Amino acid sequence: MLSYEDALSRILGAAQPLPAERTSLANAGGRTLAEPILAAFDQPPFRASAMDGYAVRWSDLPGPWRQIGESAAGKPFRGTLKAGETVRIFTGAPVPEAADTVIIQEDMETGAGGAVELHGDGPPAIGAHIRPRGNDFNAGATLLEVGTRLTPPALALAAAAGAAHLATHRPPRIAIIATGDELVPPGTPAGPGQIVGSSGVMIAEQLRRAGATVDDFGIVPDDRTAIATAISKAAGHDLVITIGGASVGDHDLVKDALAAAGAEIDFWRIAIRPGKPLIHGRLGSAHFIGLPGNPVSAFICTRLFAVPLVLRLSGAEPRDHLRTARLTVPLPPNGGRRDHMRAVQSDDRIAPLSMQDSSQLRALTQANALIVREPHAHAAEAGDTVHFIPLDSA
Ligand SMILES: Nc1nc2c(c(=O)[nH]1)N[C@H]1C(S)=C(S)[C@@H](COP(=O)(O)OP(=O)(O)OC[C@H]3O[C@@H](n4cnc5c(N)ncnc54)[C@H](O)[C@@H]3O)O[C@H]1N2
Ligand code: MOO
Repeated sequence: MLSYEDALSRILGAAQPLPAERTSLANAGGRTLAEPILAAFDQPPFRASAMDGYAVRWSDLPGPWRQIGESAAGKPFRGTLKAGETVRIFTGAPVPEAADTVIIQEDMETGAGGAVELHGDGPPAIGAHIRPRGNDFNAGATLLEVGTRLTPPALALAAAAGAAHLATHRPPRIAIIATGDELVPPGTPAGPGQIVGSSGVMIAEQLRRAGATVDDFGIVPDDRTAIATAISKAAGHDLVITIGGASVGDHDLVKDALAAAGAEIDFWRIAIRPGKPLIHGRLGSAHFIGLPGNPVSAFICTRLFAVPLVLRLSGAEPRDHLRTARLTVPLPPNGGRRDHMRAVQSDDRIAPLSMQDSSQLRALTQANALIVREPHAHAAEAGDTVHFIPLDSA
């Protein structure tokens, strides 16, 4: 059976970032940059006050001063300070020429004759409360590199730098097809032998969080022709995902349906637990991933393989950093499959949950980490260091 590493490199090996397109800032969130963002100007574009107070010349301390005007954000004072003069200034306003220090208003009082006088400690140093021009960035600086995922702060930085339309990779469009005679949609009463098809919403949300747009193709019965028809209909997507029907039972028909739909199967079954019956293939230009039916297996295969594929197609470089923590309990030797145990991690401690069956969604919900055990790992003692994958952003 294929190892985790070989399976991942075969899935990613065939994948290229989707073409770039220009998008407004409002639509660019979560996308990945296809061109860098360079600053069109200095930020701030002028020396700006960081506080409400008075702009003065350091050499005039300790005052008093004569107020000659006001500088507010968006309404700068146009003149220059001469000896003994001050300008009332507000946060974000340009600092007038010749002023080199701002004294906060709490430290100033207007005296009887209208003179502004220092009360309190005064400014700590020359330049106090002034943000130099270019304090955040200078014109021409590369602020965001190609391959950067546009988080909320990255969007604000691009906007601040003067970019209104950004070159980003088109997000992958994904079709999800659930298979199984036993499945009913959420909210529908289940008949005898039926259960609610719960995995579709989970997989869709995992993929959306990775940057994809998702079309839910609903539930298809365990019928080769019906599954093949659904797969063919979905083939215009960048990635087609099925859930269930991936194993060896008489009603596990996804591989046959794939062949009937004209797809090429790249691999079937890999040495991981849970998730062994994973299928990977190509359907014309579409990628195909057949997830195992057990919900935890489907979740973990999505996290390990579909999310990195979505990142690659989106133009971002997928990287799964394993982290380390110390076991709270001993673990037996591992078998031949890379194991992914649902666990709770806190600081440098990690505790596997007692429920490790691949149908147990409750345990999956309680877990914030997957302990990764390599094939044939030796038994581990409490206190031993193990690798884990955090699940916070999965
Ligand atoms: N003789 C063998 N039996 C099984 C093997 C094996 O190697 N030999 N592998 C087991 C493993 S491992 C897994 S994982 C499962 C996966 O099988 P399938 O991909 O064929 O999944 P199904 O049989 O269709 O379903 C399994 C289980 O999951 C439920 N299910 C399916 N879809 C959904 C959904 N959308 N939402 C919620 N639950 C779903 C389904 O009702 C079944 O209970 O096979 C083992 N068997
Ligand atoms: O691998 Mo199955 O995915 O053990 O439950």
